[in-house]
Amino acid sequence: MPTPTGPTPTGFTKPPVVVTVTGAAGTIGYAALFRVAAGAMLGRDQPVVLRLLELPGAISAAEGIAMELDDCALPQLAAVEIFDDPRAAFDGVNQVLLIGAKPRSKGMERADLLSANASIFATQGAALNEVAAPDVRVTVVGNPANTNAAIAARHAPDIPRERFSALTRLDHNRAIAQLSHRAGVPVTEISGVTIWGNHSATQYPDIFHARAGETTGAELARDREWLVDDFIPTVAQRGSAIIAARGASSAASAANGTIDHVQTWALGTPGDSWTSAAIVSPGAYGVPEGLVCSFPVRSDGTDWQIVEGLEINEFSRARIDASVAELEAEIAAVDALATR
Ligand SMILES: NC(=O)C1=CN([C@@H]2O[C@H](COP(=O)(O)OP(=O)(O)OC[C@H]3O[C@@H](n4cnc5c(N)ncnc54)[C@H](O)[C@@H]3O)[C@@H](O)[C@H]2O)C=CC1
Ligand SMILES: O=C([O-])CC(=O)C(=O)O
Repeated sequence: MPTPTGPTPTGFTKPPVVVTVTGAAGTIGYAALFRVAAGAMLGRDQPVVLRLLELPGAISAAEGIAMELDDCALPQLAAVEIFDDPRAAFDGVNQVLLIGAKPRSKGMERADLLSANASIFATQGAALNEVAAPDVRVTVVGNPANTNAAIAARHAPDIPRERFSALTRLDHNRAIAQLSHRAGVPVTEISGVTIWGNHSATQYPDIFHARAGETTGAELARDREWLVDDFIPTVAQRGSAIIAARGASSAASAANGTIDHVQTWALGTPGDSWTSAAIVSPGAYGVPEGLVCSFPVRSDGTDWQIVEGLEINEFSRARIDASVAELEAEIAAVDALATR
């Protein structure tokens, strides 16, 4: 049963967007909800109804968060509702953040979470298929994010698969930050970075089309020792470094990446810049059709479009292929789980 915190106020200039956040009482959920409610994701003039989906044991924590949201007196927060049933939480939903899942701990790879988390995304995909709004958009954050998005999309055959995407914006932001340090220019002067492949240690942060102020990424990439031994592993293994340092997986930066991802999807990419998101491959850049793979993308405010025509050199091709091979292995593992 939903637990509204109070009647929905009237008088908004736009109809509210219904946003459901799963794992709302978890660390990423807690870091994301207040910013979503304050308009960082969909705009400061866009009213939102927030639906918090949690496991029964975390409903009390979700109720505490709802009280805190209330206490912010945010002008565009139309209502907060709490659920432990996905079908009810997704009824008529426009934007879904699928965050709720088990995080990895020290020594695990994200793929180790596959069997623990696959059933969550199967159940939630099926529930979305039944009750979500016709314009629903689904962002998968829970790991392994690419394959969980593929699972959710497979269980929602009536929702166009382009409506499912998985988060690699955190990796994209990490790559921008590292490049900014290397080139000594502000992050606002970095463009043309791409994360290819899986949100895992095999991901390939590609700078061959990037710019860092007056310097091109191709020039920076001439220092192969830095590229291979420093930049790529620092970005690709940042999640592990944070777990080692913090004793828990990235939360505030993951929430920030999630908000950036949905903001770009829903409001569009500014200018001719691009970002990275994991979307269902239409067969672009040699990535087999149907895999949820990270690509260079833009959004027109409705759908993602893959940036076409980038030249892929031999160095990049080998790394993209390696990450794609891992995605294929994850899907094969899901198929094996389903037949057990
Ligand atoms: N794609 C990305 O860039 C990133 C993904 N992650 C992943 O995000 C996920 C969540 O991370 P945290 O918030 O740190 O974990 P957490 O353990 O703090 O919170 C997870 C929450 O999900 C809830 N939950 C579990 N199963 C659920 C279900 N079936 N329905 C609704 N809620 C459910 C739990 O009760 C818990 O409150 C993890 O899988 C983590 O690995 C984390 C960082 C970055
Ligand atoms: O590394 C993890 O398990 C959490 C995560 O996905 C990230 O920080 O990129």
